Amino acid sequence: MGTALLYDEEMTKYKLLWVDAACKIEVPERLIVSYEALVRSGLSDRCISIPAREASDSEILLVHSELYLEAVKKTPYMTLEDLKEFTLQFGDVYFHPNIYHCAKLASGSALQLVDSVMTGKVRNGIALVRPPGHHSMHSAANGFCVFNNVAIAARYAKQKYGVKRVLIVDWDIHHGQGVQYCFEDDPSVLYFSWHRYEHQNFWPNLRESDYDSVGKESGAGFNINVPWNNVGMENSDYLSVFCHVLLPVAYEFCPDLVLVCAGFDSAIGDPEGEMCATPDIFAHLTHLLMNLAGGKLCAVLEGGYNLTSLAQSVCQTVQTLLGDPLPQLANLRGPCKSAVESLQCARSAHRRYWSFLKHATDPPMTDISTKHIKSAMEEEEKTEMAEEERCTEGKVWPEPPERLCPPVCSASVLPDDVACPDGLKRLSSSKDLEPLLVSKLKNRFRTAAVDGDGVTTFSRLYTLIEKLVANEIRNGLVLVPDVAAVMMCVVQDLTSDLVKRVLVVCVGKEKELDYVTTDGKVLVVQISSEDSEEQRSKYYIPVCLKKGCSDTSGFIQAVLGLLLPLGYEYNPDLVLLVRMPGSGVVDSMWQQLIGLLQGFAKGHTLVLMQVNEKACMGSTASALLGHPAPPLQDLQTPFPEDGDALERLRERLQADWKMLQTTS
Ligand SMILES: CC(O)(O)NCCCCN
Ligand SMILES: [Zn+2]
Repeated sequence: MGTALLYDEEMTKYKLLWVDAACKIEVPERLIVSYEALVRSGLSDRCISIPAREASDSEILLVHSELYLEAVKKTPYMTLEDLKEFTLQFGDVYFHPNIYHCAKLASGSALQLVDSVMTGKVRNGIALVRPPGHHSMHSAANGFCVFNNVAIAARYAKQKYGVKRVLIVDWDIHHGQGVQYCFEDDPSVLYFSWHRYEHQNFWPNLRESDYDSVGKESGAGFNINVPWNNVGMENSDYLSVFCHVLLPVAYEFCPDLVLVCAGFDSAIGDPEGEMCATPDIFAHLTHLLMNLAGGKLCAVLEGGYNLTSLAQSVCQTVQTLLGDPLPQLANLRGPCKSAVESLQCARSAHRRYWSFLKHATDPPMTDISTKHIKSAMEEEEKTEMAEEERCTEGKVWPEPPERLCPPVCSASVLPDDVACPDGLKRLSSSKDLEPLLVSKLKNRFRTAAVDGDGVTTFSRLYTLIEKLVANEIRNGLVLVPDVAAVMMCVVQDLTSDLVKRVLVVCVGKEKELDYVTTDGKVLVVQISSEDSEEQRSKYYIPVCLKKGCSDTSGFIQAVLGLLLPLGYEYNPDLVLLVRMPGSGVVDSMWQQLIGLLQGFAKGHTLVLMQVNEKACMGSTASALLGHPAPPLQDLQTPFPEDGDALERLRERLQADWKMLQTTS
């Protein structure tokens, strides 16, 4: 299934008709440069173009009052003076004779997108719209917004398709208070927003934008605010909040549909955000949401005022929606102090509502409101961030790297008597191994592993790895008689001269891995049921689950809160995912893991499985081919021992691995 793209140039046909410093950045060119970038890059041709339509009155009334709608209906007939007068009653927004028409098209586009996804016409999609929506309220326009496009889409999805749970992720740099007000008492809509806040000193300067607004009545716990109290936030800060706040809750919430308030003013260069995250971060934010709700994801444009970073960010988002390989993110050095403070406050405010946050620790202060921390914090941060470092318009950043699709998506190396799963390309050709390598293999394994057949297997495996590294193949599936033996061989002999860093994710444990690196060429994360006697090195991290890998709750908690942050910080060039026999990992969890690991090493994942587990080759192949993983149904509360152990492991490792930091 494909990716929908909604765009109609009619929505470029309104603009600010008078002088207003707050509104002058919201220009038609925002939409034009975004769409043109998609055309120029060839991405628009790869999408399924869906026509925009006007939202009907009844659809608009799902969120707004009749009074407000009737008033807005009159604006097309107003004189310039009337429009100015009408605008005065609202904040930081302007009206134009054609904005009502465009606002209906913007909301209608979001609804068209929901229809396309919910009917299975497409897997996911994006609507390039203006005016944006997330600030508009029941009876008020605000912050360049007239109708709340995403809030209307959420209500519409519930009403028309019986969607039970909607996750709204708002990565725009402003707080979508309109969305918060709409759903704050509604447990069927989980609203997550991060936003520039600066202890309430940034627009819209609302007390209720702080992290302690968790929702009301039955909606308590279903509103998550992460305030940024400093500018200059980077990729590390955004990914930390996804891994340690949003994703654990999103997986526990288990939405049927994901809507994204896709504002790109959170990108570097934007005059509103003054942040430093690069456009390719949106490739990863999109990717991290794509395994939820069976991949049903609708992104709707909100803000974004630097035309260069906006266009690049839109392209990064669309490319990920299309399933292209992700760019590697380099130098993730962990969240800054202020970000850790914010994520810790958000986690602790929600600890009582989400079992996946149960082990969150309180921030140092008794009163967790960030305002009281401000003095000490700001002194600290001011030194950390001298004025000139602040990210402003003058900031420059590299063009996002090309994300080339390898000619072959998934290849397999299988015993001759095992059928190749659909969609995978069987690798039979292989160049003979260097004699030196063969002798090394023989020396290493006197077992059957390197008899005639073994050498063929290894040479095919070597060829596969070469092709992964050369980006001729994206990922691979290998079935062998002895997984542990082959894993050692891959790590020690077959990759050493081909890649700089290998992330080995070992699911289950047949025996202790007798391979420990200290030079950092290999990072091993082993998730199993047995505790390993001790922590051997920074590069061998055993995660023990009380009930083993069959405990999906504990497993996903370890993946989101430990494996993902580690992987981002380590930034491997190859991921070796090893499924030890008898691991007991649940199929949907296995597919989720494969999906999430695609975020690393440009998707170069090599899955190693035992021949006797060939029954799960189908689901493995499906995940490797990029099909969305099935949702993890009714996750139980993770075992307290596991939650505690994970927290302790993070505390112990965070000195070495900054991305694990969740406590200040
Ligand atoms: C859509 C939006 O969140 O980018 N609007 C920002 C309005 C800022 C007014 N000072
Ligand atoms: Zn914004």
